[in-house]
Amino acid sequence: MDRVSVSSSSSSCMKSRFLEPSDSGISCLRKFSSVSFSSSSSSSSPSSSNIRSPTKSVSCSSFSIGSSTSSVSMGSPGNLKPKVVNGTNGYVLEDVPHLIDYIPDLPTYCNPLQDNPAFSVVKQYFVHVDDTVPTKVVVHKDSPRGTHFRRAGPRQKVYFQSDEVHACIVTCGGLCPGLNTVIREIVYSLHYMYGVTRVSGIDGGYRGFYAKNTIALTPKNVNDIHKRGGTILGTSRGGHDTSKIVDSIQDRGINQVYIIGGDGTQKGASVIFEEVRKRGLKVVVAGIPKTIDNDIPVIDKSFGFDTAVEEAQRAINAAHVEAESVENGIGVVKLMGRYSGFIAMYATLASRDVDLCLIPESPFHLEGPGGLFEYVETRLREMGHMVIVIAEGAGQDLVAESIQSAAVQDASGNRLLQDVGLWISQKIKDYFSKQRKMAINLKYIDPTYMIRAIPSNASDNVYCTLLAQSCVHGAMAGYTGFTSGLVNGRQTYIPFYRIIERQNQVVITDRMWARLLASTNQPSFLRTKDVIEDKKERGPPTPLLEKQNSANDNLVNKEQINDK
Ligand SMILES: Nc1ncnc2c1ncn2[C@@H]1O[C@H](COP(=O)(O)OP(=O)(O)OP(=O)(O)O)[C@@H](O)[C@H]1O
Ligand SMILES: O=P(O)(O)OC[C@H]1O[C@](O)(CO)[C@@H](O)[C@@H]1O
Ligand SMILES: [Mg+2]
Repeated sequence: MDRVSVSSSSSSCMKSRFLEPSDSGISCLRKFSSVSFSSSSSSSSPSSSNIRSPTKSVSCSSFSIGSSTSSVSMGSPGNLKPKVVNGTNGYVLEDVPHLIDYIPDLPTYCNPLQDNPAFSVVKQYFVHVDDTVPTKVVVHKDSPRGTHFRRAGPRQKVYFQSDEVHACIVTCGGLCPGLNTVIREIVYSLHYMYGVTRVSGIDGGYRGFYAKNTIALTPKNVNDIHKRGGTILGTSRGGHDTSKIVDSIQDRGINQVYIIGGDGTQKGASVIFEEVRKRGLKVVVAGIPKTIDNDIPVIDKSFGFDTAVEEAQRAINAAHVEAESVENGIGVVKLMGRYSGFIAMYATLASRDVDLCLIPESPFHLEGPGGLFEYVETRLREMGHMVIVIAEGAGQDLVAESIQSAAVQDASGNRLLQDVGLWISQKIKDYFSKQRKMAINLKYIDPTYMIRAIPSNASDNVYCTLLAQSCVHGAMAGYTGFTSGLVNGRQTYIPFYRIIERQNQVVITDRMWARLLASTNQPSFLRTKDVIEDKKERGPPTPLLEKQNSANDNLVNKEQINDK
């Protein structure tokens, strides 16, 4: 082990059958050839009221890692760098921060779950400290092992006593099915697993921290909120004022902050974490990724996405019924997807009634050979009807060319879009009436808000529950600056910087989009020139492993997500 000092003392925490081989937090580190670890030589000694010393004697002894001149990657405030652990055969752990990275010698306590009848019977319920989850699952025999994230779940030792915790929950950004389920499950997990009774809801997104009163959340008052769409806490865009938010956290004595929201929200969470850390507060900042657009990278998918895709089927079905009931019927359905077309792509693949799916990532053209008009006409002649699904962010450049209007942003700085559904409907009508003198019957359905304002379906409910529980386990274990997320089917803790570094988008030269094209039989609209340029950018297709070997893990992750 490389310059990491560890002090530990024996723990009487666990009954022997729950003891894990190396749950002292030590042995795992010894295995790694180089360890970038957090320094605790912080100059900001924790002086705030959020930092408490143990108030009662505990049966398990505390252990601490750090206090060293390690090859530090995350250390004193202002020196925030990724915490990366390199192992053998190209193994990389992109670890998440921990409170002890900047507050040394924090006491630990036995996890109360060990006495919980539901869990004490489960063998190996506690997660082994060495457990990590690979981002690469398609490998060759000589592939490097690649990037891993810390496996989520309960730890033997926690860094908070039950009566010490004051948690808060905030929801930000647009609505998404499952928000209430996540809120409910955070409250339930804190209460029933960890005996935490003080949970406050922040009213109306980030600005609620400093502009509104909080709402006390109890198992009783959140009991059936999962049956409702929306968020009982309210949400908003804009209004992120880091220092006011952290002042409010400090003033209220909050020490666990659960932040549910999309890419913008996670960026906000990341700066809150940095500020908390700079101030040396014993405050965990944990994110749960929420986005109907599925535009958050690294994770398998975001909660509520399945529900939205399912709900979109109803609109597509209606469009299909309308279209096939008349001569030359065309049904146009606009779905959400500002920058990423995942909802449109999956709704199309699920439905099988869609003949043309248009997404922001795939440019298209209307006129001429290989254009949209030509395809629509062919389809009408062959089938007598057709269904078009269009993501709201698709073709915005074309709309902007024909409708001169200034680019407008919402309060969070997101581009406000023109109604591409209306625009394309009008374009198709004009083409057939003016240029082709052909009668068509077009119906435009806009269910955009309907697919996100509903309660989550069964599978999203399960997913929301696991995300919330994982997040609570991580916070109680002292991890911070992380987002809970599913990676290759496993719950993980992902450092904020990986979640916010880019947006997840459909890669139109990867398998999933090709599958869609094969299913709809629509033109790809890709001109040879675009393919050549894309190939130049991405390099030759064969050396998949070389790409994976390369330092450019972003590209690899992006490909794996799109290439399942
Ligand atoms: N770069 C940033 N730094 C700090 N706060 C941010 C940043 N970007 C966005 N936020 C804040 O995060 C909140 C939500 O952002 P946004 O409206 O973009 O939604 P989102 O979380 O991306 O969700 P979605 O796009 O799925 O609706 C807003 O209150 C906004 O002020
Ligand atoms: O109208 P609002 O609430 O700002 O949200 C619209 C946007 O939010 C999203 O649903 C993302 O949450 C986008 O698909 C959409 O463009
Ligand atoms: Mg967003």
